[in-house]
Amino acid sequence: MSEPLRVLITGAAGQIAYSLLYMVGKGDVFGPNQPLTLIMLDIPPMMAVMEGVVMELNDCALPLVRGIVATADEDVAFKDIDAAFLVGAMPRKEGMERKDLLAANVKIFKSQGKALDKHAKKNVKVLVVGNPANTNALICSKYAPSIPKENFSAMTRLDQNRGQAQIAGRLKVPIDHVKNVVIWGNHSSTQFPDVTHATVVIGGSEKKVYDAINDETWLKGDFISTVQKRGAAVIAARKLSSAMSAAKAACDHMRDWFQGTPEGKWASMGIYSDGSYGVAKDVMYSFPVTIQNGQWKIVQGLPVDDFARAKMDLTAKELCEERDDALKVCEA
Ligand SMILES: NC(=O)C1=CN([C@@H]2O[C@H](COP(=O)(O)OP(=O)(O)OC[C@H]3O[C@@H](n4cnc5c(N)ncnc54)[C@H](O)[C@@H]3O)[C@@H](O)[C@H]2O)C=CC1
Ligand SMILES: O=C(O)CCC(=O)C(=O)O
Repeated sequence: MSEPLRVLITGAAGQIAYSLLYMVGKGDVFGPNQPLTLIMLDIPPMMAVMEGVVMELNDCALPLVRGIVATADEDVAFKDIDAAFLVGAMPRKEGMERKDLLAANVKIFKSQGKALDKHAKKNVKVLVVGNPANTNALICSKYAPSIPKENFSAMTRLDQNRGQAQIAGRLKVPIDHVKNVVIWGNHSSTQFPDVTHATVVIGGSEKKVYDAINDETWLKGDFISTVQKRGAAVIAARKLSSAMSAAKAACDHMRDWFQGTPEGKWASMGIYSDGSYGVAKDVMYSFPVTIQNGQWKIVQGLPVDDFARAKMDLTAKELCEERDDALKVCEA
C-alpha cells in the first residue's frame, strides 16, 4: 500500500461534508487501496461540532483512514495536501441567486488561494464546491499563482448528474445507461444542460437521447429549466440546500480526475477557459472533458447550433460579470 494521500475537506462541520467525509473515507474517490489522511477545516465557532464529526468518523471504523486532522487554522489545513474539496462557504437561502453569495464567500477563496500557494503540493488538485463555485475557483487560482491553473476546478457534476437522472427517469432506464449530458458554463440558473451529444442504451442498443426522447419541446424547455432550477427546488422543499447529492457529485468529480474517465464517457467540470468553443477566456467555464493520468482535456469539435450558441454565450457573460465583481471585492 502507498503512503496516505493528504485530503482536505473544508466546511467540515457542515451538511455536505457530513456525507462527503464518509464517502471519501471509505474509498469512493481514491480507490480501495489508497490510505488517506483526512484533514478537516472549519471556522473557530464550529470546532465543537467538528469534534462530534471526528468522533463519528472514528466510529465508522474505516480501514483506509490512517489519520484525521481537525483544525480552524488554514496554515495547518493546507500543509502538503494532495487534494482539496473546498466546500466551506455560506449556502444560499430561499429567494437568493447563487451570485448573491459572492461578496460573502469570495474572500474565503482569496484567503484559501493564498494558503494553497504557500503550503500545498504544487500538483494538488482543487475542487471548489462552495458557491458561486466557478468564480470562487477562479479567485482561488488567481491567489495561488505557483499552482497551475489546470489544477483548479469548479463543480458542475451535480448538474450533469441531475440532467442524466431526468433523462433516465423519462426513458425508464437505469441511470448508467445515459451518458454525455454536457453542462456548459456557470453552476447557476444560466447554465446550459445540453443533451445534443448524449446517448442512451435502450432495448439493448445505443441511441441518441434526442431520438429516444423524441420531444424537442421538452428537451429545449422543461428539461433545461428543471436542471437549471433544481438547486432552488431542493432548497424550497428541504429548507436546506442539496447536500447528499452534492457530496456524491464531488466524489464523482474527484474520482474521475484522479482515476480517469471511462472510455467513451465525458465529465463536465468548471475549468479555466482557454477560449475553446469561442468562450471568453479567464473564467472558470464548465466544458465536457475526458481525463487520463490526472490531466483533463476539453472534448473538441462538437457542433454548436444557434440555440446552443445563444445559451453558451449568456452563461459566459454572467461569468465575466461575476469575475469582475469578485475582483472588485478582493481588491477593496
Ligand atoms: N457546486 C455545487 O453544485 C453545490 C454547491 N453548494 C455550496 O456548498 C457550500 C456548502 O454547503 P453546505 O455544506 O450545505 O453548507 P453548511 O452551511 O451546512 O456548511 C458550510 C460550512 O462551511 C463552514 N465555513 C464557513 N466559512 C469557512 C471558512 N472560511 N473555512 C472553512 N469552513 C468555513 C461553515 O462554518 C459551515 O460549517 C455552499 O456555498 C453551497 O451553496 C451546495 C450544493 C451544490
Ligand atoms: O442552489 C444552491 O445555491 C445551493 C446548492 C447548489 O448549488 C445546488 O443545489 O445546485
